[in-house]
Amino acid sequence: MPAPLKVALLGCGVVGTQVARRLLEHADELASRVGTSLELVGIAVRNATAPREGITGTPLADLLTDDAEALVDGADVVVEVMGGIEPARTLILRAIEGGASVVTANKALLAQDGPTLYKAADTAGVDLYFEAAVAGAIPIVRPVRESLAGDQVQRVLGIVNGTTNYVLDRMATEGLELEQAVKEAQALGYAEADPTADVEGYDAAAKAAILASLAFHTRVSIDDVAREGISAVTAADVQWAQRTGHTIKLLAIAERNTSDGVAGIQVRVHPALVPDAHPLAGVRGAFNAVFVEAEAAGELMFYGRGAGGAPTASAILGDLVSVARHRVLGGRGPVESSYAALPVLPADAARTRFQVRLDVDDRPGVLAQVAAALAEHDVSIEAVRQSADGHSADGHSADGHSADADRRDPTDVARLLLTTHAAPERALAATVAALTDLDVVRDVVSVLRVEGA
Ligand SMILES: NC(=O)C1=CN([C@@H]2O[C@H](COP(=O)(O)OP(=O)(O)OC[C@H]3O[C@@H](n4cnc5c(N)ncnc54)[C@H](OP(=O)(O)O)[C@@H]3O)[C@@H](O)[C@H]2O)C=CC1
Ligand SMILES: N[C@@H](CC=O)C(=O)O
Repeated sequence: MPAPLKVALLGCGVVGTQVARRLLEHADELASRVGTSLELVGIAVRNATAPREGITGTPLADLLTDDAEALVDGADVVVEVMGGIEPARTLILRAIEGGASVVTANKALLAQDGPTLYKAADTAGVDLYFEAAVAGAIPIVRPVRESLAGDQVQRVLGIVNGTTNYVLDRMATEGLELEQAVKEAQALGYAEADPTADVEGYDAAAKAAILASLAFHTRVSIDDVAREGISAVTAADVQWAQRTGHTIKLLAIAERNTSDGVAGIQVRVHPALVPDAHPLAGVRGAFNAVFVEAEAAGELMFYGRGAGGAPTASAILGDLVSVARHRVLGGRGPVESSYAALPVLPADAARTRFQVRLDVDDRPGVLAQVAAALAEHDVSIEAVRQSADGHSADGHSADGHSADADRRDPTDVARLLLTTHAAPERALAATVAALTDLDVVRDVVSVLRVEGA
């Protein structure tokens, strides 16, 4: 058997702990799959003396160090699960320049500075693998990067953030407030170190950028992704969605499109109403699902656990076995395209259907004024629902306000629920502004995109 491969682990948090434990517990099986043993030579953390669940009292505790640079030097493979931009970026580049292959789960870094890392790995002739960076345990990077490399991907549509899917699910099924559900997601190890990255859509935007780069063989950074998180989604939005046969999901969408005659791609992340009959509506808890539409393959769907220590460790260990095999047997994994073939187009040209909830004066002619305001921006109405006083048939306020509070002004308010035909994103923004200016409109309560119909 060839000499053991020295594996350096950077980070021992939610994910790193699971990677370390599995390297220890399944050492013999992993060795037989790779063709040599994987020797974990150290685990870099910020505080090497702090007690750690699952580590303290095991042989792994002796491997903890706060000297990440020394650990990287001399390693054959570096597994980076510390997260953040620095020092992860410097340590990965140091590892690559020293001839080590790298496995990382760091979507934030890849989405910000992936090309620098890809180029360094290419120049050094080593592997850079990152299956865990998108959708946790789900094999999606490899299928898009390798299996579909001969096809023309048209669209990628998915739920790629476990935390927000868990939060929206808990809001819909248990009536939890957003903040409470986020705390649960943190306790379960789904959320990023700063959960704002999840809630505000940055994590999903990073994954969308990585997927779009791979699917369309171009360069997409997180700054190219139009992003809106779920912090503005209210319990009332969730209830209204349910009443109209929808589920609210945070979606990542990357698609080929044309804007002003220029062919390119659009990449966006936003909450959307998904019809209950659509498979994405049934994706519960911290699960993720990604639809890929390709010219020859047609529709493909990938589904599984998108977050959490053990599922993410599965993807990392799969990558580790692959890069280790290359070191034993020779060969290398795929190298990313070094050119930008397709430009990223402005996302405000994307066409989407919208559902708009409005509080309006409850008198004749109002709907005509609203329709005229929409028509001025070439937006047409597909469907209208109306309820008087902003209350549902059961007498409760649509927004969960007490009926008594709303009765202070009971006589002349109606709630309109409009669904538009597909319209350019930029037209909708202008339309909402026009609606807000109408005297008969009391409030534009919410605007949500409708996807997957
Ligand atoms: N959690 C999940 O479900 C998933 C996470 N990921 C990604 O995996 C990575 C790790 O996530 P997760 O395990 O949740 O993060 P945690 O915050 O739980 O763990 C981070 C670990 O890295 C160590 N660390 C952080 N900064 C430094 C530093 N400057 N020097 C040395 N050690 C450092 C921490 O040390 P210490 O313990 O001493 O603080 C800790 O052990 C991130 O990139 C994340 O985006 C990807 C998919 C899913
Ligand atoms: N915070 C992320 C973790 C996995 O990438 C998520 O919730 O999906």
